[in-house]
Amino acid sequence: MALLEVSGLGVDVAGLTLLDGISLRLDRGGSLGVVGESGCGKSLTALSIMGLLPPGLRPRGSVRLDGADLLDADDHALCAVRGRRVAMVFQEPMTALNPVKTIGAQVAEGPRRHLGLSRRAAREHARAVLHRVGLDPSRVSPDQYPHELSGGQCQRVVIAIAVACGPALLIADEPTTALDVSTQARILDLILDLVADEGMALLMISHDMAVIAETVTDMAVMYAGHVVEAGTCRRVLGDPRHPYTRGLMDAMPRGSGRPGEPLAAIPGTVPPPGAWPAGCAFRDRCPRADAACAIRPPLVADADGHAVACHRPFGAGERS
Ligand SMILES: Nc1ncnc2c1ncn2[C@@H]1O[C@H](COP(=O)(O)OP(=O)(O)OP(=O)(O)O)[C@@H](O)[C@H]1O
Repeated sequence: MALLEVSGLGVDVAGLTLLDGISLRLDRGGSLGVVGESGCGKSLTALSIMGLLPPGLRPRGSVRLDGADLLDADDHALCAVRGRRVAMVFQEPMTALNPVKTIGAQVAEGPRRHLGLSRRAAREHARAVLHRVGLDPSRVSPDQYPHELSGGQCQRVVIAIAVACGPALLIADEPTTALDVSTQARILDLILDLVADEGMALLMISHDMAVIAETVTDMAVMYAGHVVEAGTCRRVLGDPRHPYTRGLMDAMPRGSGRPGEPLAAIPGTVPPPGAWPAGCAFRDRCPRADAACAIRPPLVADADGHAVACHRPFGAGERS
């Protein structure tokens, strides 16, 4: 049985569809990336899995963790899973942390609640976890407040809170977007280290293909609330079939580019929910679109599990 099995996940609000037909699978100790431009629905996918959708947003389909459907679960059952079996690292460390509680107290909360530790044992555990995420107690005290720490240190605290109870699944939603470039690589290394050491599964969400390529083995490309291509990173990045995936890859900065040379940006922007064109939602921006694209293409997988939703996909090895 998969650790996480998302099937036909959709999210609606006031008659508007924000996500539709999202299916993802992640095995114990495995890693999966979700990539796409801003507004494609990556965060809503993560929030649906965590049971943390904002009020008014209604999920449908199923999200199974260890076989149990989280979309059916009541608040009590969800609270028992969140933090204990699945935990999330958010984009903005400063807003994810409570400004009026010490960092030690914030890391100790989960172990008190989920592991039944005494106040003192939870404090000791928090100290050890903070050390583990690179906050040496001789330099950063558990008694400090978030505003006394740098952005990178705050993100380490957020990671400490997430891993404090040894979850089976760690969801990282753009964990480095708010950080400066030199800190970004160190935070990604820390996440990969923890995931390997603790045997956690990793769901990495990013708009950045390079982050996905460096951190996970499998990936799903999202566009306008749908998965448009999925498979192993080796297949998807080595032989991208969907014109959107190609566009994202062509837009990646390359070391070999000449200074001043413009990147090949995808023309236009992701249409907001309610303004998706009928048929393939990417067709207004797609260089290969034709009349067939007025009908929504299904996501079809080959024998290797490389799945593409496109009527005019690139052939194997075909150049853009
Ligand atoms: N509470 C809400 N009510 C209505 N629409 C929403 C709500 N939350 C998100 N959306 C819309 O759903 C779409 C997907 O949002 P989501 O935050 O999942 O995108 P994303 O791919 O994670 O982008 P980003 O990287 O910018 O966070 C967006 O168009 C967004 O405006």
